[in-house]
Amino acid sequence: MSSLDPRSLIIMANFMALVMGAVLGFMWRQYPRTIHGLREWALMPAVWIVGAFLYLVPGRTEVMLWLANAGVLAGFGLFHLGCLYFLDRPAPVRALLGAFALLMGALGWFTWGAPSYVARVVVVSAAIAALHAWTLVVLWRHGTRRLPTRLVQLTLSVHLVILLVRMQSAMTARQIEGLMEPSSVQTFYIGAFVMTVLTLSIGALLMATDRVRSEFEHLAAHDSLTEALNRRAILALCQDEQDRSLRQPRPFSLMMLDLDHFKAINDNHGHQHGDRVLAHFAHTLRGVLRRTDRLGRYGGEEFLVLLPGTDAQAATALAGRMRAALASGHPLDCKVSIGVTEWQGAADSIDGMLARADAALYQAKAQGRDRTCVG
Ligand SMILES: Nc1nc2c(ncn2[C@@H]2O[C@H](COP(=O)(O)OP(=O)(O)OP(=O)(O)O)[C@@H](O)[C@H]2O)c(=O)[nH]1
Repeated sequence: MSSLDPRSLIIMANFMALVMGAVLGFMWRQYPRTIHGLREWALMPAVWIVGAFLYLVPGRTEVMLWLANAGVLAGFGLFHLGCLYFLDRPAPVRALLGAFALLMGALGWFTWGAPSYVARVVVVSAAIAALHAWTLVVLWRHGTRRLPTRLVQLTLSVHLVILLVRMQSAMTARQIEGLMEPSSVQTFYIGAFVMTVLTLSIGALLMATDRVRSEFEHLAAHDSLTEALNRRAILALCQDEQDRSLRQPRPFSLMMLDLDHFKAINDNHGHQHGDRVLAHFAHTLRGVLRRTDRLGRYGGEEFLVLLPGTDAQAATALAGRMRAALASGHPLDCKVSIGVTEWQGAADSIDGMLARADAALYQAKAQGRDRTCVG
């Protein structure tokens, strides 16, 4: 480690950070506008690079050093802002800018007013540590529990500890080393910073990619009007449930629902009102269903509900609760007919269940609607 020259380390890392910034910038231009924070994440390596360049310039002045610190602080500030935007959290930009101005004032004071290298190290390290801690809290509360977020959390945590150690050692060390001295301790701190910058850029890229993937998965599996699963997705889940029940026998039921006289709702109040009724219908059903139950839109105003671990009797009781929820007095409430069927064991199939649920639904319609029949 001691033979590694800090300058070479910074140059190497900056080159990689530049590439990451370019990729993030490309993603900002190309990715769906629903993914926020990419612009700030793309800018952050660029700002760090300007800071690092100012450190490296031969014969750098104190002003350049002061600006270099500004670059480092602004880079971490941009990363933090990017995380807030990405997670759709309110971003206190003014407060951050105010804190940044105060920090730069303090660094100016410890450069020209009462010059102190230790004080500058403490100010910069404490500011970055505070930002890291804040970002960690935000990610913990609002981020996913998936690998990209974990990578960023791990990076921030490790760097936070290193910063605290750096502050502690700067305050207690008798002999102060300049940042660019090629001692093993300084090389370690610079290496940690460089690795943090790189890993955070990679983490940002992975978080954005992960978000795009889950948004596309959601789009591919859901109906945009009602947010219910689409036909293909609900049928695939039905098949999965049957496969599971074949391995570990347990009951499951299907429910076919069809809104009553929906054509009249459209004809009397307009198609848009009809759409709102459908969205309210799906929303109301979700409020009644368990977390493991699945609601899907089977066709126009026909819905399918998969009820794992539920026999026909419990499904019929649930159908009653659904119809009650849809008669709460809300202006978009509607009446619904329901056909219920339970899995009959190994000889049964999803197609067979759908046919029975459909026949039961037909029976409910034939008997006067607004009721449940079991098939
Ligand atoms: N607004 C809206 N209407 C839809 C949508 N999908 C299907 N529909 C309408 O739903 C209506 C279904 O009408 P029908 O099949 O005659 O059924 P119904 O009027 O509900 O009569 P019953 O089912 O016998 O009670 C049609 O007018 C379709 O145009 C949609 O996404 N939005």
